[in-house]
Amino acid sequence: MATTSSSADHKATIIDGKAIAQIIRSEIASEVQDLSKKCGKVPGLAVVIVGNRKDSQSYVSMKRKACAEVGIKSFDLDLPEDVSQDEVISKVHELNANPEVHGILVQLPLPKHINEEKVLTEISIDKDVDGFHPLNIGKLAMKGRDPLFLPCTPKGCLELLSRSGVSIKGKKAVVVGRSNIVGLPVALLLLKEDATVTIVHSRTPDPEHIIREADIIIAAAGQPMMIKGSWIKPGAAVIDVGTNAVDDSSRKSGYRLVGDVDFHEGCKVAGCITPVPGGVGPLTVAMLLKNTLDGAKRVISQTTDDGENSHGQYTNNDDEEEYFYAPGSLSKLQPRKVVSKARWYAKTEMAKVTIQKGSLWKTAGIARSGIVYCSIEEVLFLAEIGALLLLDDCSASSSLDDIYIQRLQIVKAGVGGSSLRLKKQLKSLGYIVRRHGVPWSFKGANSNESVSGKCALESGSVDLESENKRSIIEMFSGMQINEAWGYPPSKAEIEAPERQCVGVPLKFCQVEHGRVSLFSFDRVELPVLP
Ligand SMILES: Nc1nc2c(c(=O)[nH]1)N[C@@H](CN(C=O)c1ccc(C(=O)N[C@@H](CCC(=O)O)C(=O)O)cc1)CN2
Repeated sequence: MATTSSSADHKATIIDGKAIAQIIRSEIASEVQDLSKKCGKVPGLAVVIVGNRKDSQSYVSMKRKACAEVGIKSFDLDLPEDVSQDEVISKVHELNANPEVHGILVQLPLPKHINEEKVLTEISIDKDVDGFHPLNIGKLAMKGRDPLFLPCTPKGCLELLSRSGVSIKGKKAVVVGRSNIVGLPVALLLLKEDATVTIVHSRTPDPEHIIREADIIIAAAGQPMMIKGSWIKPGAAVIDVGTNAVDDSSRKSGYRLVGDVDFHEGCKVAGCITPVPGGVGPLTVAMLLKNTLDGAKRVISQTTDDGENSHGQYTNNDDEEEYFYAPGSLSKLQPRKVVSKARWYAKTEMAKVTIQKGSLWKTAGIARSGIVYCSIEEVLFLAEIGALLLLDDCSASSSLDDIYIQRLQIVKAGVGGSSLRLKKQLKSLGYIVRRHGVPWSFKGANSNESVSGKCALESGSVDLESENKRSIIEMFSGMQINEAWGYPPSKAEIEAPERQCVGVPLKFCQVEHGRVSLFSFDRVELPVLP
């Protein structure tokens, strides 16, 4: 996705926004197709334009074309330049009420006689795919709050950084410009990602000096080629949001587009840099499609989850809990009266519990910002005993086989190289992540008791390296703990300790992500995997 300039002077990696956006668009297209196949629903985006601004018309037509390409249904509303503010607002209300519309965007800028803030505030926050509603921006500005949607261009800037391997945490980021559409939200977003953020604007003295300190520069000032090569710290990541038309008599159109950064000079100094055109612009459109798809998925799952209210809050009913655990038949789903529900959350490779029933949640899962997440192992265990339903995008419950397949995919992905991603995700969930592949063992605790394995990750709340190691062994003193298997264990690997146990119920102890899961079996019946 990134090409390095071949000339000796041009060292920066050029971030190809067009190619990255195309990948994202094809990912979205296949998700839209899946959604339509599984749920018979198609995401819908209303694209509203007021007046005849040439640039706005061109952006709107790009958005409508992109919708068609990925299978999103676009609802086109072209209003005349002299339309009244009330009329625009009443159209927005109609779109808010239309269940086929999952996202509404009003192209900006609006004509002078229309108050932008008043119109944007009327868009339902559930459909605010531009992320400009004051509530969404407010949440973006607050610690520990997550907006329903992020503004498209800022989200695109971060997507470009992450897909180019640029980490943000702890970096010095300078945002040039403080607009509501880009400068301000991108600064907030970088702050959420733990950068140290400075905003440089038209009244900042000596901007050059501040910009030169930055590891990451987001240029969104709307000033053609304002940032010179000498303003850039060698190796910095430069994301140029500017799209400025400058006269160019050599072009048929009479103009060409340039960014806020002098690209030619920037290439000589920066570590990586986006071009204009072909950098951030295509990501703006791709993120709009992504927001629309996410909005549609959210609505579809909310309307099909029974028991879950429209805000995705949880119900808990301890009194009704009934155990239908039938020893000896663990591989079969055990019906229970009280079943919790969860959804797979690909971002963290964990299931997000949407309905908690019973007291099992006092010990199961991990809570982060009031939401309980379960590892695939816990999902599998709870699904096996009939205490949890894992729902897919259409709220259909996944079969045990599906969950096993999901687990295998995760295991494979971990081995195949996405472990770094997993590590990052676990870190974001609050785990303390240790070095990979460092085995730990309890040599000498008891000749019969040795635990070893590839415990690479450690939970913040369970310090497996200290006295807890010993106490786990002591707690299960009657238990024989064997070498950990690779995942998943084969039938033969389970049968060996099973034979050794001669009638004593077998305990399967799994150490993963620094969490110890203990499963007790009378008899092991491995399900036949497809
Ligand atoms: N309601 C909104 N209005 C506006 C937004 C927005 O996100 N929501 N952003 C900008 C304009 N914009 C999208 O609307 C936008 C700008 C640029 C591009 C883009 O792809 N640019 C291309 C060059 C295109 C050309 O040649 O003219 C590029 O940079 O490669 C897409 C969308 C203001 N209004």
